[in-house]
Amino acid sequence: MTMLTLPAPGKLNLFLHITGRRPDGYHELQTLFALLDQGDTLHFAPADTLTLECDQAEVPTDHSNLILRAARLLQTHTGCQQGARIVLEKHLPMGGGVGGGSSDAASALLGLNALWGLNLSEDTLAELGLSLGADVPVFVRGKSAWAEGIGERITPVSLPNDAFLVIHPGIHVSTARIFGDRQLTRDTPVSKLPASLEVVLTRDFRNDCEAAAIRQFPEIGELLHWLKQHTGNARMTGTGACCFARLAEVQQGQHLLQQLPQHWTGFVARGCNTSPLHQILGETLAKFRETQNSGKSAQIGK
Ligand SMILES: C[C@@](CO)(OP(=O)(O)O)[C@H](O)COP(=O)(O)OP(=O)(O)OC[C@H]1O[C@@H](n2ccc(N)nc2=O)[C@H](O)[C@@H]1O
Ligand SMILES: Nc1ncnc2c1ncn2[C@@H]1O[C@H](COP(=O)(O)OP(=O)(O)O)[C@@H](O)[C@H]1O
Repeated sequence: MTMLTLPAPGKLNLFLHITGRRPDGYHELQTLFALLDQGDTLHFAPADTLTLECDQAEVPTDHSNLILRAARLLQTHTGCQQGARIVLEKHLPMGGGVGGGSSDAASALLGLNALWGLNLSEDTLAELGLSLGADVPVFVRGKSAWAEGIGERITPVSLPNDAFLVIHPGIHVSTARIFGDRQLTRDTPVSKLPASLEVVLTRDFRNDCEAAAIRQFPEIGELLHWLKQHTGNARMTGTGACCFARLAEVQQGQHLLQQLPQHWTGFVARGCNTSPLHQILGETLAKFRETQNSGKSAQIGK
């Protein structure tokens, strides 16, 4: 049997402005997505039925998991009746604002599209992905990007490959709860894509969800304070709970990880302009098809 292994990278929102609200209640955003070189890993094998396994008990493996929702969506859209055994290695904190669920869904769409020989275009996969979550299209496209709308209007950008320290304060923040905060700033003026993206980490740009998150979860305020004290900069990603700091060098992050207060966990990652998934996708899928056609057993990808 041939097994396909694909990465599902995390992301940071280097800034996040809320510029309005749509009639359906969704918020209009402007954000800069930096894709990361760290994330989850998904393994796919052909099977008669659709199943998901994960080594971590807190990760749901039923149909609430975005991976199985993505798989079902592909089946419904194409009429495909094939199954798959999917194994998730979960590394990204759930509900952390680093996009793990959305990225898992995107890797499932791209992986199963190949495993089942569906030949759907990237445009179709991005459109299907948007119905699963606002952040799925950027992971399907696989480029760090300036995004508008609810995250579906995407302009790829080139970012310096900065290193970041990302810390999770051990609390779960619901995206819907932050967007439902009565005092949330929802009228930040629309910005133009700046010529130098360096400025998005300065005071003119911010994360509009930060104040609401700190009000509802004071530990996020403590985390931002800790990061600022140790690195001179700090910002929340998405609707939290993770916060990040840009580092002068990776070693600084490794050193700080040793000093984390109890209940906080973290990792050091580098921003990358092309997703680790898309960096290997073309070659991996070609090898996968070749091995499948030869009838040999192998594990393809990383
Ligand atoms: C705001 C971001 C920035 O990356 O936050 P994080 O979730 O990553 O923290 C995302 O776009 C979030 O995308 P995603 O996590 O896919 O959200 P969804 O599942 O689509 O939406 C969850 C709920 O949040 C609210 N919601 C979400 C996105 C948006 N632009 N406006 C909203 O009001 C809606 O109430 C929705 O029902
Ligand atoms: N494969 C998955 N990984 C993580 N969370 C998932 C997954 N599938 C469904 N979820 C649900 O989606 C929610 C948001 O997940 P996640 O993408 O990790 O957060 P965020 O959007 O804040 O980065 C989780 O709280 C969880 O209930």
